[in-house]
Amino acid sequence: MSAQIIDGRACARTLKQSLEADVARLRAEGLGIGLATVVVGDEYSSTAYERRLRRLADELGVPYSPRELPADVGQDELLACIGELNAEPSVSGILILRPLPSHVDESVVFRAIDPCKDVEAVHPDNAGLLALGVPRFVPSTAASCFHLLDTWLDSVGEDRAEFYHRCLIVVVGRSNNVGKPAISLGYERQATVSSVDEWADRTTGIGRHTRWADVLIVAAGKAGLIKAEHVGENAVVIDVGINGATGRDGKVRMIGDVDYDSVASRARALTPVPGGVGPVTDVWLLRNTVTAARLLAGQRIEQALPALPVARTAQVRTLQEKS
Ligand SMILES: NC(=O)C1=CN([C@@H]2O[C@H](COP(=O)(O)OP(=O)(O)OC[C@H]3O[C@@H](n4cnc5c(N)ncnc54)[C@H](OP(=O)(O)O)[C@@H]3O)[C@@H](O)[C@H]2O)C=CC1
Ligand SMILES: Nc1nc(=O)c2c([nH]1)NC[C@@H]1CN(c3ccc(C(=O)N[C@@H](CCC(=O)O)C(=O)O)cc3)C=[N+]21
Repeated sequence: MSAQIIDGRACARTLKQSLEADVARLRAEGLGIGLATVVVGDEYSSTAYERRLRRLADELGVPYSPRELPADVGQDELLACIGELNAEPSVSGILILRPLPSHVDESVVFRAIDPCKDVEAVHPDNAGLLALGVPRFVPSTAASCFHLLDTWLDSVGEDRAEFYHRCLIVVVGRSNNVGKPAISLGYERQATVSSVDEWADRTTGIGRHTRWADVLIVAAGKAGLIKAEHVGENAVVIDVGINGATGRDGKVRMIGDVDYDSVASRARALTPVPGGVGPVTDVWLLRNTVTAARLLAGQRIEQALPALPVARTAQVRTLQEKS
C-alpha cells in the first residue's frame, strides 16, 4: 500500500484566505495588530520558522518586530526583552523560539510573557486553560496537526466524531509546546491517547506503542526516528519534526522525524516534510495573533477566537449499536 499524502500547503492556502479576512476585519474595526519574535542563537529549526513568520507577516501587512539575541545572552537580558515587548502597545503577540540555550530556565522565561500576548500558550495560565479544555489560545503546532487530520478526514468522507471516538492517538514527544498540547487536543476529540517519550525508546523501544496507533503524531526532533516497522498499516502519520540534514553535496535540507519512503509504503496517510505541518503552523500563529489583538482590545475569548471549521453533525453510534 502507498500512503495518501496529506498536503499541508493546500490546507495552509485555504486557512490563509480566512486569516486575510480576519486581519481585514480587525483593521476595519480600528484595532491594531503586531507580532514579535525572539530568537536566541541560530538553531536550524528556529531560524527556518522565524523566516517564514517574517514573510507571512509581511504578506499580510502585519507589523513584525524580530529580536535576535546571542546564544550566550543572560537570562535577565532575555527577561528584560520580554518586559519591553509586554509593554509595547504595537505588539499583540509574542513568540519565543525554542530551543532556548540550556543556561536559560524556560519556565521562568515563559512565565514572564503577558498571558494575553502569549500566542503559543506557554505561560502557565494559558497552558492550564488548554489542559482544562477551555483554551485562550490553541498552540499553533498541535492545532495544525489536528486541522490537517480534520481536513483529511473530510476529504476521505470519514465522519470526524466517529473516527476520533474509536481512535488511538499515539504522540511521540511530550514537550510543553508541541507534544503536551497535542495530547490535550486528542482528549478534546474524545480519542484514546497515549504518550511516548525518549525513555520508552531507550528501554522497551517505541514500536510496541506506536504500532497500535490509528493516528501517530511524531514530535521528537530526531531525524528518521519512525520507520515502517513502527507503524501499523492503517495508520495516519503526522510528522511534526523539522531537522536539518547535510547531504553529500554539503547542502542542508529539511527532513522530518519520519523516514518518509519506508513509512509511505506502509501507512494509510502521511504528512510530508517539507509541505506538511510546517506551512499550517505559521498561519495558525498569525490567527492566534489576531485573537491576541482582540483580547487586548478588551473582547472576551468567545468573541476573539477565530471560527474553527465546524465538525459535521454526526450520529455517533456506540459499540453496542454497531454490533
Ligand atoms: N512543523 C512544525 O510546525 C514544528 C516543528 N517542530 C519540530 O518538532 C520537533 C519537536 O519539537 P519540540 O517538541 O519543541 O522538541 P523538544 O526537544 O522540546 O521535545 C522533544 C520530545 O521528544 C522526545 N524524544 C526525543 N527523542 C525521542 C525518542 N528517540 N523517542 C521518543 N521520544 C523522544 C523527548 O523526550 P523526553 O521528554 O524524554 O526528553 C521530548 O519529550 C523538532 O524537530 C522541532 O523543530 C516544532 C514546532 C513546530
Ligand atoms: N516556540 C516555538 N514554536 C515553534 O513552533 C517552533 C519553535 N519554537 N522552534 C522551531 C520550530 C520549527 N518550526 C517550524 C515550523 C514551520 C516550518 C515550515 O513551515 N517549514 C516549511 C519549509 C519550507 C521550506 O523551507 O522548504 C515546510 O515544512 O514546508 C519550519 C519550522 C516551528 N518551531
